[in-house]
Amino acid sequence: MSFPTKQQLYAQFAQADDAVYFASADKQQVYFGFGVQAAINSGDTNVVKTWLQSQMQPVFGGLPFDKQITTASVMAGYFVAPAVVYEVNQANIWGQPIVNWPVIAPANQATIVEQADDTTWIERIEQAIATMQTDVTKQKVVLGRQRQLQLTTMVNEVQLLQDLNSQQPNSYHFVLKHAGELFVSATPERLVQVNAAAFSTAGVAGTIRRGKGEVEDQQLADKLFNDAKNRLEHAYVVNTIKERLADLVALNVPTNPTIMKNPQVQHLYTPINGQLTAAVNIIDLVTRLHPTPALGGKPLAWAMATIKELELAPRGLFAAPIGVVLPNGDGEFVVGIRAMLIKHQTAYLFAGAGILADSDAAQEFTETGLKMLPMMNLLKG
Ligand SMILES: C=C(O[C@@H]1C=C(C(=O)O)C=C[C@H]1O)C(=O)O
Repeated sequence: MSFPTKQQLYAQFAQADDAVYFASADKQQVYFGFGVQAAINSGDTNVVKTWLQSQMQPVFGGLPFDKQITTASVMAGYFVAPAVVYEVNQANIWGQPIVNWPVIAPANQATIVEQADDTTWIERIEQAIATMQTDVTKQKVVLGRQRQLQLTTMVNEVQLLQDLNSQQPNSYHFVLKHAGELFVSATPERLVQVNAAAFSTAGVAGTIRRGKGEVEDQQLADKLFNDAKNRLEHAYVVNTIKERLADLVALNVPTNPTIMKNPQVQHLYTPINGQLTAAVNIIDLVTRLHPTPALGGKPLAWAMATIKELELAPRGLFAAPIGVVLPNGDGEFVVGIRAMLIKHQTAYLFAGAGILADSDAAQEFTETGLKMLPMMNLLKG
């Protein structure tokens, strides 16, 4: 039996009620899953961990950012063991292979008819800045905003998967479809990868826009690299990762960050890897790391309370651990940023920015706008 083409996989994704697509940033790991062999709708880490241990094939999904959402939604935490999984590069198939692949007639691309932004975001960010200016123990909080879009029709998922690959080639891709909801992320940020005893994570924090040409792009990268505020917010992430893993992992941490470039923004980036010194489950590592100060803040309890107080709606899978767990316990989780949730003809886009005492709220607003562009561009076609 021949392995399906990308077009067949995309068409099956569009046709299926339950489907998942996960690709690593380097596209060495690319999975498509269809149907449901088993699934769990839970945001409880222990429940999910036990459930995962009984699965015999790759499992995909996410734990929510926090426990605010309790209604039945993928945003409350959802994992699926698909009825069939196709691992594209290795041509592996788990489960019952599909015999009749759909051929989907080209459909119209949905267009955006209405857009509602969070108009009081800057005011609320200024409250957090004022708190940090008066209390130096409050160091960083990542605050998110949402944008709601009305579309003319349902999204064309074949087009969406194609565009995700052509427009965001260097990001991780995660697309999860269940019960009429579609969660999409083109994230640059790994939370944890486990491959036998080898362990990798990354600090991704500190952002500047891309330049209009090579010269300006390099000037902006240099500016980011030398900017005290961005270096500090980055250091909080790297140092917290080191602290949280100190007893588990022999870590290799570069002294200085490098620059990671995505089509819309560039980030300070510190890849961190090492060897696990104790036998630990990938979910335990997720629990230790999530949320790093790249998505939460410092100190953590204050940041989580501030996020809950100042953001208008719960995050769900936005900024949350999403990924794949393999039957041997290896796997990879990334953080669900550069993301959106689509329900029928409504799309909810999410973006956040690290706020420090010396942040400029208007500049952070602009930054979150840039971070919404990957999803905006998918919807614009
Ligand atoms: C929160 C987001 O991104 C995070 C915040 C960053 C920053 O403030 O510099 C950079 C990368 C991410 O860790 C997002 O994209 O929504």
